[in-house]
Amino acid sequence: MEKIVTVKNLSKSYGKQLVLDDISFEIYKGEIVGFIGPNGAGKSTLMKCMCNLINIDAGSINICGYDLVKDRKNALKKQASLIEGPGLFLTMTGLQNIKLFASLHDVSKQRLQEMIDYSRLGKHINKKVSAYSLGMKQRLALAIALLSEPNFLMLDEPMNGLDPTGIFELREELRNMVNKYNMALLISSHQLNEIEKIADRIIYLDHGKINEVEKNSTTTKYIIKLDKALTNYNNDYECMAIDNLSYQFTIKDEKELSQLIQNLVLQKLNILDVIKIEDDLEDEYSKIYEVTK
Ligand SMILES: Nc1ncnc2c1ncn2[C@@H]1O[C@H](COP(=O)(O)OP(=O)(O)OP(=O)(O)O)[C@@H](O)[C@H]1O
Repeated sequence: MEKIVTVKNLSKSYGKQLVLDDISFEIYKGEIVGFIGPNGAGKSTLMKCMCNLINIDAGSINICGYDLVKDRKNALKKQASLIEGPGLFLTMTGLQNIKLFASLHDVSKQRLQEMIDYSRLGKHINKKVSAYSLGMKQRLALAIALLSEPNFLMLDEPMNGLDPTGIFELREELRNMVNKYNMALLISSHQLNEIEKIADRIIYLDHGKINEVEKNSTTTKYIIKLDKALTNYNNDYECMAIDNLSYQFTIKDEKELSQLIQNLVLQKLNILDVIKIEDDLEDEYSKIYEVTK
């Protein structure tokens, strides 16, 4: 996989407060990386360092082969970010906003039209942004961020304030965007379940250090209720008896679950119930931050 972002031994302090402590990670093309941490963990600070809004104290940040400090102009050309809200001019129309940013980035007419279409604002593009819903503002801001065809996009808590429909639409939007433009996305959020649904990989920021979890490596637990006790079990899956008719299995994927069910049916056992236990991100989060749910 092609590397888009390399952060190496990055440190940042505000006065005596060390916020980022020798952090290193990489992000690859086509990847959505979720970025999670409690309030004050340093998520915004890291994102601000990565778009050069604030200076770093030590280490390096490389975007598409360009060092953000030594080759700032080229590194910034390869990325876009939405940090601390959509950042739109409310008294201007959507069209005036997108045209203004297009002129600042020297964007072609064709790309401008492509992004106006991408915003799916239709006739609302001629209305003042102050009249937009938060979802519409997000779509416009996203279209503006994509004007310069970035390889890497950073979104700081984009789900904030959106209702469940808005969150669902944004999630679909972002997934389609990453696939269509083959880019890399770093997205921070407090909405753990939403991050879990969209991210390929999760980075936790904990006391200035990074803690990574490979989402794909997690297994799922199922409780299967049978009409008779399980006597002949072949040890292919981790299994724990809950009572003499219910068993908890740890399963890698749906294929393995289907094999297990076939196996049980072959043993002439009737399956009365299959209950999936969501081993969700909140459990991981609780373990890492030692918070009580
Ligand atoms: N400009 C600043 N000057 C001094 N301290 C700052 C500054 N910006 C942030 N901090 C401190 O750095 C720490 C990390 O803040 P940051 O905003 O990066 O955290 P965060 O993870 O984004 O938090 P939240 O989830 O609440 O947005 C906090 O203790 C904060 O008070």
